[in-house]
Amino acid sequence: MATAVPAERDAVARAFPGTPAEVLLPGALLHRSPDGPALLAAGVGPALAAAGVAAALTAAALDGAPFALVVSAGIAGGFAPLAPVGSLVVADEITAADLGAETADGFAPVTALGFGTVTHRPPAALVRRAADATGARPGTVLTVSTVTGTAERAALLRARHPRALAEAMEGFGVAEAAAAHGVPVLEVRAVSNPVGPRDRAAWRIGDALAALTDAFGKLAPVLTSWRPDDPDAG
Ligand SMILES: O=C(O)c1cccc(C(=O)CC[C@H]2O[C@@H](n3cnc4c(=O)[nH]cnc43)[C@H](O)[C@@H]2O)c1
Repeated sequence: MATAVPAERDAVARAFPGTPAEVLLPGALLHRSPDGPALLAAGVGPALAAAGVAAALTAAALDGAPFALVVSAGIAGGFAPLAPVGSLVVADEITAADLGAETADGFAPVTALGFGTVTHRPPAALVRRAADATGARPGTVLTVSTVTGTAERAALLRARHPRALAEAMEGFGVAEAAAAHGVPVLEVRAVSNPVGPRDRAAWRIGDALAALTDAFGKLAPVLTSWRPDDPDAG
């Protein structure tokens, strides 16, 4: 489970019993709950997220105990009206919104330039189960390197990504690392602020962290019972 900052990691950890133990790996500090997941606060942004998750996945694989699933979790900006502050979203698409090139005809994603990918899709059945268990709304979660701060940018992102519910800064990095290891990914976000004009006073980080704890309490049985080879895992 990867978050950006320790406050998000600890909010997730509160959903699991027991005190997590610290495990220091080359390139990643994991918090391992006794019967819960391994938690990593990898830092803000897709690069740190990818680096930390890749380090944790590599260490687990070399140890002969590979992870079966990687979850990107944390707070996010929500696009009105479908993802209000305090609500939960689960990504059925994890999309890098600003990975590409500006051209005379507008933004071109890296895929249009002949490189890589801009979208990862978590297993549909797992998204469904996560949404059913938590009440999270399923949809696209964008990964951005720059937090949106104007109504114009918010409108442009929504025009480019009509299914976008939220934006955050790590999901695509987590998903790239997971994909490199052939491990499925999930992204769950609690909305702390609206995507739009910058207004730090409107951020509800405490409420979003509490929603994250509540969500992971409900998600725990879904995550522990989920197997990639389930007939319904799709
Ligand atoms: O003061 C600002 O406007 C500002 C600029 C850059 C970063 C921040 C953060 O607080 C870090 C964002 C952190 O939380 C996630 N997050 C939460 N809301 C949003 C959002 O509206 N857009 C993008 N990311 C968001 C993100 O995943 C980071 O980990 C504040």
